[in-house]
Amino acid sequence: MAMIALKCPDIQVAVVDLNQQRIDAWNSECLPIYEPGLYEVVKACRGRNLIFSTDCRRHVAEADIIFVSVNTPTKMTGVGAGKAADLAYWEGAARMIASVSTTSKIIVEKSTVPVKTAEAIGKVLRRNCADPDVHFEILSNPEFLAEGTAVKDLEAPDRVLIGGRDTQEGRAAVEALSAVYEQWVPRERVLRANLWSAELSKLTANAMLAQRISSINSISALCEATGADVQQVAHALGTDSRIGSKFLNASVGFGGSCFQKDILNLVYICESVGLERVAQYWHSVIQINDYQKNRFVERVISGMFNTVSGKKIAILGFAFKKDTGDTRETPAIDVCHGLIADDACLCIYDPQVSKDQIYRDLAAPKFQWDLPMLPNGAQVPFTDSQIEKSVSISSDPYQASAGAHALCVITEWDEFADLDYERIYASMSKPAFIFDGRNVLDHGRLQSIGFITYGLGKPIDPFLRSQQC
Ligand SMILES: NC(=O)c1ccc[n+]([C@@H]2O[C@H](COP(=O)([O-])OP(=O)(O)OC[C@H]3O[C@@H](n4cnc5c(N)ncnc54)[C@H](O)[C@@H]3O)[C@@H](O)[C@H]2O)c1
Ligand SMILES: O=c1ccn([C@@H]2O[C@H](COP(=O)(O)OP(=O)(O)O[C@H]3O[C@H](CO)[C@@H](O)[C@H](O)[C@H]3O)[C@@H](O)[C@H]2O)c(=O)[nH]1
Repeated sequence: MAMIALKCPDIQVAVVDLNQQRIDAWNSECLPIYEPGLYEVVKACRGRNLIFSTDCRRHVAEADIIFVSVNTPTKMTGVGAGKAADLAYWEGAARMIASVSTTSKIIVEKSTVPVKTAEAIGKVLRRNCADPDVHFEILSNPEFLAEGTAVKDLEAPDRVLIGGRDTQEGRAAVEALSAVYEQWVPRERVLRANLWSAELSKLTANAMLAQRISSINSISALCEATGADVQQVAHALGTDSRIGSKFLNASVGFGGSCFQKDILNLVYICESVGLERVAQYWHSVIQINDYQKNRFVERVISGMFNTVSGKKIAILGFAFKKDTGDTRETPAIDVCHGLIADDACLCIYDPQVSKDQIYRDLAAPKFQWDLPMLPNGAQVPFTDSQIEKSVSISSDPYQASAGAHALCVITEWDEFADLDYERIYASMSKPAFIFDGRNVLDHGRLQSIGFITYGLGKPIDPFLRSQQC
């Protein structure tokens, strides 16, 4: 919405949320999320044609176009728990919109929603609006930005997708929304589709991106078993223009608020329409992701003589990717749980994640359907006191590493490649291990310093090979 305000000075944008704390932060110097370049965009428009408010009813009543961007998390209880999208926030928003509307409006699905949501929302809107002359035209306009690169992605999107009904009102609404984007996005990049195709494209785009990561991660295990190098394999694959080079970085696992949630949603939809085999296919993308996180933990434990009990391990990075402070579904949570279950003492450093957030994430209850298989069969969640006993947080990577037996790189923050590893090595217990869950460090240089190194999908260090159980 800030980008729309920046690019379309003639449009008045009101961002409304029920959460007072978040709105206060959007109105302050300290935005509620860390996103490179976003503060500059907000600052350029705030108070001009961009406002942040909790007065939802007033601004919704006044609006011509409403982008509904509320959360659509995985349902936690009841029918479809653990897979289906929870549309309670969406329904709540739709009921409120209907109750305050006295003029016709275009309702834009910006949240990621199951296919056919527009139909359900249309019914809620129509049945709850007292004025029969008010018309709601629903469009699907899924968001494809990635966190950490949001401003760049919004400024020059690969495409903007707009789904609408093939009726006179539907086509007019699509054109009205397209006109907003065309103020900065070339017209040929604004794709038009029917509502169901647009809704399904979003879920499928995320599923296919995640599938690429699980594919390369599965191959990383095979590389370790055969002496191949996953980065060389990914490079060879990526130079085939049909495959392309993006999203082929082997990692400790994908995280973030979208991939797992959206694939589970896709799986649920497939099951609901009786496509069990298709559901199983997509579910395997998540299963490989869990396997990869688990495999990483097993490598750490087996490499360190089959136990990390009482050993200090520095965790470098907690966010789900670099350039964000977001920790939703970060692989760091499962890796830390796996190491805590083996009685390790963790010291965590992340440049953007607060101490409170890390403790909250590690102590948060997990749902049965979201429990990774811990190598030692340990049960999560852990109690607050277990977490506090096993985990400390540091604001300095050198302090986090001092006295540690091992470093685990979980997030690919640029600064980790530039640390003074001679200094770190000198401060660590020996043998000093580095487990690089992102393959961002120069392993040859680290080995020449004296480290025992492990990179996902890289040829196994002879020292570690001899430790395998
Ligand atoms: N985070 C991303 O990068 C991203 C990218 C593409 C799509 N999406 C999709 O966008 C949606 C939102 O994601 P998010 O990460 O911003 O979620 P979020 O949980 O961070 O934010 C959702 C906000 O909606 C507010 N809200 C809920 N119900 C409301 C109501 N009735 N009226 C007003 N405000 C209400 C909540 O208070 C919250 O602040 C999801 O469907 C997600 O899948 C997210
Ligand atoms: O080669 C890769 C690329 C990514 N990742 C991991 O995959 C996760 C997701 O990364 P990314 O997709 O860059 O970030 P998100 O913000 O989760 O963005 C995804 O989810 C959004 C929400 O739906 C969509 O809008 C975006 O298009 C989609 O990329 C992160 O843990 C990354 O570290 C890898 O492990 N290897």
